[in-house]
Amino acid sequence: MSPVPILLLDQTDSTNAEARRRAEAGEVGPQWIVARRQTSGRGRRGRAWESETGNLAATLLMTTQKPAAEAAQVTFLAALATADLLEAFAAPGRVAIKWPNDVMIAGDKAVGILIESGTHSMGGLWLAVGIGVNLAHAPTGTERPATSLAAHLRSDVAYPPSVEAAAQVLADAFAVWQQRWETLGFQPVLDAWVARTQGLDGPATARLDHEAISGVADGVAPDGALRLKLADGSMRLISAGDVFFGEAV
Ligand SMILES: O=C(O)CCCC[C@@H]1SC[C@@H]2NC(=O)N[C@@H]21
Repeated sequence: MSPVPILLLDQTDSTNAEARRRAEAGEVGPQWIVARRQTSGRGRRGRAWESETGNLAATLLMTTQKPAAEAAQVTFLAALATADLLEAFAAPGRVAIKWPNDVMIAGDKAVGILIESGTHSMGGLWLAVGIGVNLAHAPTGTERPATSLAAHLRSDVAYPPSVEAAAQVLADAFAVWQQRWETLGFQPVLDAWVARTQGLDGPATARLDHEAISGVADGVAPDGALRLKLADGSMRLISAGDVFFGEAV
């Protein structure tokens, strides 16, 4: 596979919005869109995503012929690739994934992933795989504690990587996971993701659109949905929403 080009913008509203505009104008990618600054970065569930200068805001625009449910598996590739990026610079043992696609350092959120998609005019789906990494700064005043890579560097690393360097490491890592996914299918990707994910076997609360349900996490289904065992013994499969592990909220 030839390397996916990386477009570095000084500023945009949101790299995901930029990817969407390009897809709707007929671009098929693959293309990484990276911005040094986002003026309207967006997060999941309609939240804003703050990306200070020095942090990475990147979106991979790609198209696929896979059905939507399968295409959504890119979220696992994104989490794994971002964990690889952080592990290349962070003190050992601190990086972990939190279902479904947050990447944490020492238990605090350091990465946000937002996948957007639509029908492409040329057929298939376009996907905007948006990844924000707190390389240099962590936002304050967030609902849950956030951290940055800069606060957890390996002892032999003085500074977090530049936006350019981090984007390249991320793009390379994503390409490796994507290649495995395309050639071997989802199971090896899911296995690797489970091995690096915390909280899949303890108390958890899922906050969905209209309800919050608490139970005990019991691993994931073959499609990556979280299995949540409720007090009455029934099992709920959670495929989207905020999940808080280790506590009832
Ligand atoms: O809420 C989350 O955790 C997801 C945050 C995703 C932020 C990234 S930054 C790059 C891309 N562009 C955006 O506007 N959002 C995503």
